[in-house]
This record gives sequence, structure tokens and C-alpha cells, in this order.
Amino acid sequence: MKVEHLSKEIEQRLIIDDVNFELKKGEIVGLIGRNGEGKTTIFRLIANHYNKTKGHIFINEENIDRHRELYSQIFYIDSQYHSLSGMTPKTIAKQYQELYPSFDTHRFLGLVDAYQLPINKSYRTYSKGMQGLLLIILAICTNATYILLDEPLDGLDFYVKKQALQLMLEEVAEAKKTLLISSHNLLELEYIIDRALIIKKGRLVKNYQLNEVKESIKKIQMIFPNNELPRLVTENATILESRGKVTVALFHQLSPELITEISSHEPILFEELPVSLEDVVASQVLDDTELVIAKKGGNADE
Ligand SMILES: Nc1ncnc2c1ncn2[C@@H]1O[C@H](COP(=O)(O)OP(=O)(O)OP(=O)(O)O)[C@@H](O)[C@H]1O
Repeated sequence: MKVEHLSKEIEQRLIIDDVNFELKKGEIVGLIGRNGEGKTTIFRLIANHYNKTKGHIFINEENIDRHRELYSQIFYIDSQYHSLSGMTPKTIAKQYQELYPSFDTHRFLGLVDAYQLPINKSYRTYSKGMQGLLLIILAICTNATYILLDEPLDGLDFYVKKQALQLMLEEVAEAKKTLLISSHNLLELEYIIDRALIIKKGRLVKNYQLNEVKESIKKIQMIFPNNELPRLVTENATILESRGKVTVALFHQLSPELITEISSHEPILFEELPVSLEDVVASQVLDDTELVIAKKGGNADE
């Protein structure tokens, strides 16, 4: 899937601003951003729940708005607006057979049974965990190639989460599906995703291959004589944390030349730490003041 120049204006406000990315088969991609940055709107635009103000989406080089049958390659359920509430797995299966020509009813009802979800009870009466599992089972059984999941693991207990994850990961590996997942739980996302799309104010600010970024970005904790942080560091790194004498910073490019220059300031400590997805995202989506507050866990006046 190719998303090209996607924009959305709502009430004369530009909510999504010229977003471009590709989703490849067999890939799990994280859509990451703070509250209100535009993730759900991107899902709704891809799934055609909103009209696009600008831009196009292509599947196999075909514009999906000119070949609307291609929408059956996309699965998305809007957590705020959906029609599942009064439906049981049986009635859901009936409706989804109409929507998705390749819907696998046999597998759907089999998985509902295997995960002990009540077959004759309506979705509304399910617990949050049961609802979450049912949505993932439904997503898989539509046989759509592109599965868009907005906070799919939110509120699931550890065991249900494990089951949900297993289902999703097996499906991607075996059936070469593509998952686009949004989550605020970066620790969780870190173990699932291959790539991260970072959204800020409706714009795609970074598109990272996770293993590559983890190799290229260096997180360093350092102490300098007299607590004087050389300008060289502030100019070349994002300061993640300043606690007492210790500064932790993220260098997007730490060349041997830069290391030599920094060494000339005779640091007392200059030590590499493992980089987490949270570090990478924080350095992209928070501004300098927010970063300091986030790390201190306090307020701006501290
Ligand atoms: N229908 C709408 N009418 C007016 N404003 C809207 C509408 N839909 C979204 N917005 C605005 O667009 C912005 C992006 O919202 P969106 O729900 O896409 O963010 P999000 O990244 O999914 O947030 P969260 O992480 O909190 O779910 C917000 O400022 C929101 O208020």
C-alpha cells in the first residue's frame, strides 16, 4: 500500500498534513504519536471513513478510490463508531461475509470457540479483553491484507494480551498480512514492530526501520568536569535527561570525529546505554522543555 500526500482538513483546520508512507506485505508498523496528533484520523482516511481533502492511496499500484473493491483488502474498526454492539459472533460473521468476499466463517467461528468467547452473546456484553480478542479474530478472518488496529491491546490483561499478540504475529508471519498498529505503550510496541511512523501535529516526522535506527542512534550517559556540558554535545544530541552531574543524550550520528572532539573535553564518564523505542520517540515528539519535564516527572517550574 502506498499513501501519497494524504491531507485532511476538518472545520478549516489541517488535521493531517501531506502524509506519505508505504506498507509492505508481512510488515508490522507502529503508528506513534501523542494524544491528538492524528493517528485515528489517518486510520479513518485509509479506511475511507473520512473523505480525503487531498492525496491518494494505492494498493498494487491501483488507486483504491477508483477500484473500490480494493477496500476489502483493508480492515479497520473504529473504536468510537461501529455497529458491533448488538451483534453476536454469528451475526457479525453474516455481515462480514457480505463486506469481505474472502471472509473465512469456518475459521472465525472456530477461533471464537477456541478462545471460549460466548457465541450467542452480543459484543456489548463482552468484557474489554473479550472484545479485544474478538476484534483481532475478526480482523484475521476477513483475510484483508492490511489490518489497521487502533490501540488493540489497550486494557487487555497480560494473558489475553499474550493470546492476542500470538494470533497477530502468527498471522503476519504465515499469511504475509500487514499490520498498522497505534499504541501509546511503547514498551509493548517495541517488541512487535519492524518500523515506526512517528506523527506530530498531523505530519509524519519520522519513518524508522527499528533495527536500523537502534544501530545508528547512540544513547550516551556522560559526566563532564565542573558539570559543564560542552556546546558540542548540545549541538549534536537531544538531551534526554539531566540529573545532577549525569546527562543522558541521544546522538543521531556519533561519528569517530565527534567522539574525538568530545574526548578533548575530558569527560569523567562517557558510556553507551541501550536505546529504547521510547527514547527515539521522545526525542522526536517532545520539545526540549517537555523532555526535561517528562524525565523529571514534575512540572515546568521545577
Ligand atoms: N470529527 C472531528 N471534528 C473535529 N476535530 C476532529 C475530528 N476528528 C479529529 N479531530 C481533531 O483532529 C486531531 C487529531 O485527532 P485524532 O483522533 O486523529 O488523534 P490521535 O492521534 O488518534 O489521538 P489519541 O492518541 O488521543 O487517540 C485532534 O485535534 C482532534 O480533536
